[in-house]
Amino acid sequence: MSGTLFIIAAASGTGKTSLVKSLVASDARLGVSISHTTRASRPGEIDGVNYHFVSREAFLSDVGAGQFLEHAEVFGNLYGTSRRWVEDQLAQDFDVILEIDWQGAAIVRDLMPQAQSVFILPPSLPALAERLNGRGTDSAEVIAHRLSEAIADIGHYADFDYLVINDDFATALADLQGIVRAARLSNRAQSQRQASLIRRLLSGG
Ligand SMILES: Nc1ncnc2c1ncn2[C@@H]1O[C@H](COP(=O)(O)OP(=O)(O)OP(=O)(O)O)[C@@H](O)[C@H]1O
Ligand SMILES: Nc1nc2c(ncn2[C@@H]2O[C@H](COP(=O)(O)O)[C@@H](O)[C@H]2O)c(=O)[nH]1
Repeated sequence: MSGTLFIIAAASGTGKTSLVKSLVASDARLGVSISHTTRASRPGEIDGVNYHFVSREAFLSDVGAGQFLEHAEVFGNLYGTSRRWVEDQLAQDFDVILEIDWQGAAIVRDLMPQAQSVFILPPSLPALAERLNGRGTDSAEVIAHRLSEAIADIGHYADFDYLVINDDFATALADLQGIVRAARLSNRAQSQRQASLIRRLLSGG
């Protein structure tokens, strides 16, 4: 048996963390991987909840030990997904979301082609800037850096299975819930779980 793996990516500030939080809160079978990062924590972020905040040395040592399913440098910081956590969750039949950038998405897609990937688009670039500024967590310099990468990030949209526009939050959340539901229905393991029902129906019972 195996759960379904979802990859969710977007330009910084699009709203993916907010959407994923609501998605996971609405679905007991869905968990989000907590990445390791060398980025400094933002006010309100908690180690082990938002991220595992680690030093660059510790991160690189974990890379050497093969602990990451994927890792990448994004906006000057290192980010990585714990291989063991993801494999354990999937093996226990839980569905897993990876909220990662397009580089990590490409690596995971190669390793696990059955993963379902979603790219989230902002309604406009001014709205993206407004969201990053409105979040109030990053310096003007960090925001400018992230916005300067936004068009290049968005340019990777075609590598993903689904596109969701995060204009109205509730609509975007409903779209994601629909994608999760559809992926579950087409999951091979799900079909195997239903094998006894299929056998019964085909035998006329
Ligand atoms: N549909 C929406 N309409 C307006 N504001 C939104 C919407 N979705 C999210 N936001 C707001 O935009 C800001 C950025 O959202 P969030 O932190 O979830 O983005 P992100 O894509 O995870 O960014 P990053 O990659 O930088 O972490 C937050 O203040 C959030 O409340
Ligand atoms: N390749 C990976 N990218 C990751 C991972 N965790 C987060 N991210 C991406 O980094 C940027 C910046 O995130 P922020 O929290 O500093 O705003 C964003 O695109 C995330 O999706 C990871 O494990 N691997």
